[in-house]
Amino acid sequence: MSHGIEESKRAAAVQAVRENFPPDPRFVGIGSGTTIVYVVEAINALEQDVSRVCFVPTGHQSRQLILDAGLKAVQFDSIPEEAVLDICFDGADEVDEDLNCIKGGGACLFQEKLVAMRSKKFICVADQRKLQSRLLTSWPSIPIEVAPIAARQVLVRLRELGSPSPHLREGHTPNGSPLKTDQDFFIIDAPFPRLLTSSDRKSTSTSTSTTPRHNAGVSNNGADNDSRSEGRGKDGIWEVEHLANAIKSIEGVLEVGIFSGRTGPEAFWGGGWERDGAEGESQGR
Ligand SMILES: O=C[C@H](O)[C@H](O)[C@H](O)COP(=O)(O)O
Repeated sequence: MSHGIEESKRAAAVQAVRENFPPDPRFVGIGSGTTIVYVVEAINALEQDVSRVCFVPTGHQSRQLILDAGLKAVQFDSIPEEAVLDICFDGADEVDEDLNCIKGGGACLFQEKLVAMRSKKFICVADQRKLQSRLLTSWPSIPIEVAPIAARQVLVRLRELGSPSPHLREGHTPNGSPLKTDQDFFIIDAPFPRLLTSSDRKSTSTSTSTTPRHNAGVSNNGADNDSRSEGRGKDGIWEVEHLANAIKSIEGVLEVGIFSGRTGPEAFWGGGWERDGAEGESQGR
């Protein structure tokens, strides 16, 4: 990893924390990965007493990070029933122009989504390499957490959805067994063609143009201007949320590494969150 990229991660983290860390939060979610390390560093550098703040980890690495920084870690399942997190910081593998994210490159996604969905605000901290107009532009596949016993049937279903070569992520152990998550589940990485955004969907259903907005990089095979398909997998072309829902509904899937749509208490209890964002971060997703 080059020095420049690490500096970009640190700069994004410092900006995200400086601009978003609440004055007196009760619960703060801490994601996983390499960028989040700089977020915790930036929180510790704040001129603010954080000794009473409860930091909610999203996995083993995240919990160690919180504890090593001398902060107070509180497990997700010990948060009072009525409480929501004030904010959650996390990284991403890729972010699109609608601020949808791919996550799970480091095999953490289930707990990350639990924590994000329970947070009033989700701040995604990402360096410039991660931002693309569409998901699956630079990052090759969607990480999916699956029950080991169902992995083979999930692979079959993913091929039916149009993934050309879904595969179990290897654990890099001498016996070649698959990688295990914090839940003792497997990760399947499923490549798909570049995903449409919700705005592509709107424009295809209101227009007969054959040119997708910002050139989605998908072939003009009829799916783009067929308002009936709307990114529902016809000819392998998917829109972000349709694909996330289709994968999530496969028996044996615990969670999908697509973070899209609503989050926060309104999402949790059935309302809606507006999206907002700034360079280097996305919020309110
Ligand atoms: O599984 C890992 C998490 O979803 C990470 O937040 C994501 O992979 C981004 O990690 P990094 O900050 O290391 O690029």
